[in-house]
Amino acid sequence: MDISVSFSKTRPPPFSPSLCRQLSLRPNTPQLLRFSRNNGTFRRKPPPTISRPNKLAVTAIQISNLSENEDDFVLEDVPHLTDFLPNLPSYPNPLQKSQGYSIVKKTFVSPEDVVAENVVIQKGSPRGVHFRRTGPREKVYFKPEEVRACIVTCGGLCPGINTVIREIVCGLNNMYDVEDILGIEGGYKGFYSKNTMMLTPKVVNHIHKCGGTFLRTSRGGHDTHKIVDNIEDRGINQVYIIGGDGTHKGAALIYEEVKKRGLQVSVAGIPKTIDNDIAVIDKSFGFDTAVEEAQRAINAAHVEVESVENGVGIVKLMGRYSGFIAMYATLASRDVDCCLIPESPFYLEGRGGLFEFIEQRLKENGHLVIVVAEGAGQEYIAAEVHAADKKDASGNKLLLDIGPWLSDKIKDHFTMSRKMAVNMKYIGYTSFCLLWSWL
Ligand SMILES: Nc1ncnc2c1ncn2[C@@H]1O[C@H](COP(=O)(O)OP(=O)(O)O)[C@@H](O)[C@H]1O
Ligand SMILES: O=P(O)(O)OC[C@H]1O[C@](O)(COP(=O)(O)O)[C@@H](O)[C@@H]1O
Repeated sequence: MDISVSFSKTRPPPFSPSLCRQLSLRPNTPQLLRFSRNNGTFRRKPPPTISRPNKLAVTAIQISNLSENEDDFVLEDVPHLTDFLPNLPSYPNPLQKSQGYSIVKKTFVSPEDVVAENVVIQKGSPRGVHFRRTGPREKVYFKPEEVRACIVTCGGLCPGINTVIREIVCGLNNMYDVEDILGIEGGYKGFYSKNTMMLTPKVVNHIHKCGGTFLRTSRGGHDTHKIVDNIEDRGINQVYIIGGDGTHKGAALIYEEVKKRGLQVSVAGIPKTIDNDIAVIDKSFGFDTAVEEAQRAINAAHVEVESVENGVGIVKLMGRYSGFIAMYATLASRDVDCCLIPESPFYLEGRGGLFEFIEQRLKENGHLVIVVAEGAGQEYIAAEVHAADKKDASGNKLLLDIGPWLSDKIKDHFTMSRKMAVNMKYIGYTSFCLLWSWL
């Protein structure tokens, strides 16, 4: 997805000086920057494409399979129960008679609906990758009274998880007449190490007002066989899994095992990332809250540095591999002079470097605010710190802390090399936004 960004006339572009140079942007002039969102964590590397003779492939195929037809239409599809249970009976969607759901033409998503990855294409160029559209179908493959659903939340937190849990429970119950819904506690390992809890609309009525996850979460502990044994033993036939890319790798393994055992069990993944770095979907839940909460940190830094001589404020925001929170917070704020993100390398010394930019802004304006996404500049710290390659319980690399490192570097450079006193103000990681519950 492309995001067009316009800068005001009065402020320099809030991106790193080196990024400006790469893009031939001149500070202090209105600019238009095209930023390509191309490293979504849920995007899979395309395997070799499979030719398909039909115009629009509608048969569900394996996850990560690609189908391509003669006019370069590529469908990257998700698997369906009928792939391995072809004779499954289907039933009219209960929504058809639901009072809370008005039945109008095109209420249901056609099985042939797809969403294009690229909005802009040229005449004669390949039509590119497409994904199956989600939404209610006219037919379903479960009778409501036979459904035993479960919900599990795994991996990192994100604002809005409780709202999603509540909507699944209320949607299943009020719209699909499902009454048997279990909560799995504490992530994947909860399947085999904890008791379940019954989830009803009443139980989840107020949870959207709280942050975190009502079902609790964990990292590590994904044991496919134990999880699927447990699903079988409990008679669960719909599994709703809320989590990030690690969680979805685990969900894909659960699906494979379910398929191997020939179970009539649907596995649905609900993508959770505070970073909004998933291609195709409009926005990931939690992102807006993170950007909004970041304003408080940026405002605080701005107030501090404006009140002193040569004030330099650094605000570190979330973003391991993507700078969307930092970039959107920067653009929303208008108080940020420079934004450092993992996608755009920067350097400190010399022409076009960060130090030169800071000095220029201090001369012009007497203070500046830098926003840095936590994944930016990792290569510099790693080169200096020689830290052990530490990982969390799920195997994710733990980041080195860019905030204090950058703060020290700036202070040392100006006080020692430039003999200039600077007033540093550092505001760290804004994980407090995770405590909030709105979307
Ligand atoms: N490659 C994988 N295969 C199976 N399970 C995985 C894999 N990667 C992560 N998981 C499991 O998914 C859960 C969440 O993963 P994690 O990376 O911590 O968070 P996130 O889903 O937010 O990326 C953990 O229980 C972890 O064991
Ligand atoms: O401190 P933790 O729990 O590892 O999480 C922090 C990091 O997780 C991320 O939010 C990504 O996780 P999600 O995509 O699962 O939300 C990073 O951008 C963030 O900085």
